[in-house]
Parts: sequence; structure tokens; C-alpha cells
Amino acid sequence: MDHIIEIKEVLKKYEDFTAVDHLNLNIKKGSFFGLLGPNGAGKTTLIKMLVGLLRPNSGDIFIKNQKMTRDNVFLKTKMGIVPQHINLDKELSVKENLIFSAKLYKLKRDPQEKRVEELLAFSELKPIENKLSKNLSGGMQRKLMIVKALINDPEIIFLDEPTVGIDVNTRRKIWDMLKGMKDMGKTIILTTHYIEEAEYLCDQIALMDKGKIFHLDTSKHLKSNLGTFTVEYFNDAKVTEYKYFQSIEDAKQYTHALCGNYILRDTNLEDVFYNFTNRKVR
Ligand SMILES: Nc1ncnc2c1ncn2[C@@H]1O[C@H](COP(=O)(O)OP(=O)(O)OP(=O)(O)O)[C@@H](O)[C@H]1O
Repeated sequence: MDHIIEIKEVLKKYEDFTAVDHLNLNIKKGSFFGLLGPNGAGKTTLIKMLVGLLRPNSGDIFIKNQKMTRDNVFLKTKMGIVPQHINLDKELSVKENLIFSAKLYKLKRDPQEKRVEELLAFSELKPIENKLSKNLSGGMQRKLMIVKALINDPEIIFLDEPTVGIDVNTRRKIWDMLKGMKDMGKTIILTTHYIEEAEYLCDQIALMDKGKIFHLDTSKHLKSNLGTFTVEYFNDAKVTEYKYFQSIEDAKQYTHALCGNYILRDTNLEDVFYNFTNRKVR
């Protein structure tokens, strides 16, 4: 199995608090990997260790079979990072942001211009290339952050909540960009609170909480493990309840006692996430 990322027994503490707890995980080259979990699960901490911004207390991270450390410059040049918070130079235009980033990676003049033009076309930001980034809409800023992370043609791209606060239309355009990146053969690691985003994009999904990964599978298997069909109903205590079934016959049978006050539907990834986060004592 060709694993581009191997995480072995990684522990990260902030003083006495354990944010990532002896975590083991392998990520296949070329996969679109989703890291889902409630607030404070440890997702950002894990990503910061993977990109060399934070040092684990113990355990090892291997990327492309090399040990990741904070000063492994070679590995850092193979990575693109889209952080949670806007990381654009506000006083520079769209194009200047990309040129500035290319200069940081010391791209020579010709390849630099070619790359910037490619990325402006790929992101459809070409028509607004001269607009200052501080004057862009939130969606356009996010698009620019994503292509900025591609400037050095990285093999692995880390995206920490890349579509937070973005309207539905722009989010779908960003999804197309991300799918395009996968088609280029990149390995993509995504954290998101938009469950449908992970369901739509990711071929592997890890459910993380309290610094550990509890489930790791395809969206399809995560759903079928819970039950392919969901009965959703409002109970006598005025609380919505969810029951999961492997067969439609069993689900229908269950609904007979519910006096018509129910919805019978396919299980979705949000059900898996809800069940995962609700079942555990928080
Ligand atoms: N620098 C820090 N010092 C102390 N505690 C921290 C620090 N950074 C994060 N934490 C704590 O570690 C835990 C994990 O945080 P982290 O940001 O990794 O979670 P997350 O899963 O990314 O959350 P979110 O979905 O809200 O972004 C949280 O309880 C957080 O408060």
C-alpha cells in the first residue's frame, strides 16, 4: 500500500491537556481524506503537526517515507497549506499575492509567470487579477488562498475548513476546484464542519474526537455500518429521535407504531456524525 503519510502513536499535549492522543493513521497517496470531528477534537492540532508547525510530544510522522520535523525544508516544499484564517496580503492584488508567494518559493521568472497565469485560469480569478485582496468577497479570498497553496505544485494539500462562511454557489465552485486538484493526482487532507462537503469530496473519512480517531472508512461504509435507512420522528417528549435500519422492510415495520408522524429516508453522513458525537459522553 502506497502511504504518503504515516502517523505513529503521535501524542500532543498543551500543558496537562491532551489534544492528540497516541494517534495512528495512514493516508494513501492520491486520496481525498476528510478529517471530521466536533470543535476541539484535535483536527487543527494534528494538521499543524503534519505540516511541521507543531512538534509532537512523542510519536513519529513520516511523509513520503521521511521523518517530518519542523526543519524538514524538503518536505515543506512538497506541501500546500490552506489555513483556517485568511492568510492573504491585504494590500496586494490577486495576481501580486500569487507572484509574492512564487518568489518565496524562489520560482524563476518564466516558470513563475506561467504558473501564476495557470492558477488564475484554474481558479477563474483572472478577470479580477488586479483587485486588491482586501476588497475581494469572502468566497474569492478563499479561492485565492487555495490557489496560493498550489503555487509550488505541491504533492499534498492541507485544507483546514476552506469553505467556512461561504455561500452555496461559491462553495460548489470551490468543490469543483478541489476535485480538479484530486484529478491532478494530489493528496488532499480536508477538515470541515460541513458534513455534505466531506460526503461529496472525500474517498476516506476519519471521525475524530478527544484526540483519537474512532472510525475510518468510506462514506458509503460509514453509512451502511450505521444502517442504510433512517426513521426520524418527533417523540412524545418533543425530541427528534433517529432509528437506523439495515433493511427497508424493518424500517417500515418500525414506522407502523408511529401514527404517521415520521420521515423514512436514506441514511446520510450527517446521521453518522450525529450518532458518533451524541453517543459518547461529552
Ligand atoms: N495553543 C494551545 N494552547 C492550549 N490549548 C490549545 C491550544 N491549541 C488548541 N488547544 C486546545 O486543544 C484542543 C484541540 O484543539 P484543535 O484546534 O486542534 O481542535 P479542532 O478539532 O481543530 O477544533 P475546531 O473544529 O473548533 O477548529 C481544544 O480543546 C483547544 O482548546
